[in-house]
Amino acid sequence: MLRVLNVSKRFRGGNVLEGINLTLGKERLAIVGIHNAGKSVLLNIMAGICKPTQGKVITDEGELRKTVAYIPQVPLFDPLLTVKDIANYVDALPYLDQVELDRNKRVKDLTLGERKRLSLAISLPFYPSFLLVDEMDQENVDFFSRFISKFNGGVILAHYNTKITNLCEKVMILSHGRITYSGGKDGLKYKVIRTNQNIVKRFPDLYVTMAGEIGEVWERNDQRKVEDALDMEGVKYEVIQVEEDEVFLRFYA
Ligand SMILES: Nc1ncnc2c1ncn2[C@@H]1O[C@H](COP(=O)(O)OP(=O)(O)OP(=O)(O)O)[C@@H](O)[C@H]1O
Repeated sequence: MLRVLNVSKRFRGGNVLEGINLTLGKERLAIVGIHNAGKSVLLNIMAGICKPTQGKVITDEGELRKTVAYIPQVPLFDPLLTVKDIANYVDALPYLDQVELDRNKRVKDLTLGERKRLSLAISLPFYPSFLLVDEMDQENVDFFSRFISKFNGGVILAHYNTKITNLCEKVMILSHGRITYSGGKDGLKYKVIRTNQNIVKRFPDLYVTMAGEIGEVWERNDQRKVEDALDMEGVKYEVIQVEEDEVFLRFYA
């Protein structure tokens, strides 16, 4: 288990993380948040690279930096070294095929996705129990989805939108350094029920908009309060599925 206990982080500019609690077992967690939400700072703290101002990160598996493989948003290596040179420092040569890298390429000729895979390769000799990937770039989606399906540990994938949630069982949304959503993917699946009735006052606990005569209510897919109520009264309506990203941006970002 990797546990983040009441972690806050303050820089000169102010608080960037506020009272974060999370527990990661052998599961896959998507951390979603727009630009500057605090994803990188949180992953840095979880990897033991940066100290929290308050709270702590603990693991049953030993020292943080040895049990967590952290793939930064932009891994930095000496541009003139080759993949083989870098892998050699930590006896990672046997892992280069696994991360699908050409050992003779120089860092300066690697794409960002390849640099991330090199960063992964040099963590593998330490048999990490947790893998934290900061920003799932498009180039690596297929690679990481194959890799994590075989990885016997906990995984966090961070991204600025909800595209990565289909690779994970759990989702956490960060907004201005606070957790605004934590749970399964189903909690982000919504529909809009559209009708030509004035329904603003009918569903005070739900998100309702009126545009002229057209009323729209947002309701989670696994609930049917609105449809049941309208059915009872014989009110006509249509149901429109909402993209997960729209739900994220409207309610949690
Ligand atoms: N070393 C630092 N000193 C001061 N402020 C920092 C430092 N590192 C990060 N921040 C601030 O913390 C906030 C969160 O940054 P962070 O990089 O964690 O966001 P993010 O969610 O990863 O965003 P992005 O998707 O753009 O990478 C930002 O306002 C950033 O400017």
